[in-house]
Amino acid sequence: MTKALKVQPNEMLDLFEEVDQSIKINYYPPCPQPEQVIGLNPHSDGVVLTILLQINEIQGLQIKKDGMWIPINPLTNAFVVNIGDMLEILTNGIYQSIEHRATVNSEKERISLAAFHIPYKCDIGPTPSLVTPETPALFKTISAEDYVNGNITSKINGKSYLDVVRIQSS
Ligand SMILES: O=C(O)CCC(=O)C(=O)O
Ligand SMILES: [Fe+2]
Repeated sequence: MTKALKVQPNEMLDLFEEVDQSIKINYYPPCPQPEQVIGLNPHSDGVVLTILLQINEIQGLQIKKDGMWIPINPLTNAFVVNIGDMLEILTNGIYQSIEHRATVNSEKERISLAAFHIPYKCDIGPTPSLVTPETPALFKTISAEDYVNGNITSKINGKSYLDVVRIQSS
């Protein structure tokens, strides 16, 4: 990633010296009227990267692309890797976090396992070499802890939590 972005490797790698991995297991029971409910509301993950396993290979994960919800069909023995908000901030908007949601199934339960990767004891802001006069900082710098805590306690609403650190263009 640092090669692709042409940034000094240490600029970003130093952040990942101490990374917390937290695991969440999602259980979605079957619902006789799946179109009336949502398993998990649209959101982006407030982390750097999420590695997700659709454990029992029941379809439910959807990503938002060009304003449309696209199903992500489970592949045997494959992980889904989601870009989170912190990577969008670090890359000054070049890599964008993915908005996603989970639907439920009328007959089958669904189980997924998400491993969230969050650097801690550090600040998260656009990496210095990606901020130039042509590409000014799109986001403020915030401590990783404040971003995570604020995100966890805010209402789940698409990618709206990123607005907390977004620098409004005048
Ligand atoms: O169940 C899924 O496939 C998605 C889970 C998810 O997005 C999350 O836990 O943040
Ligand atoms: Fe998620």
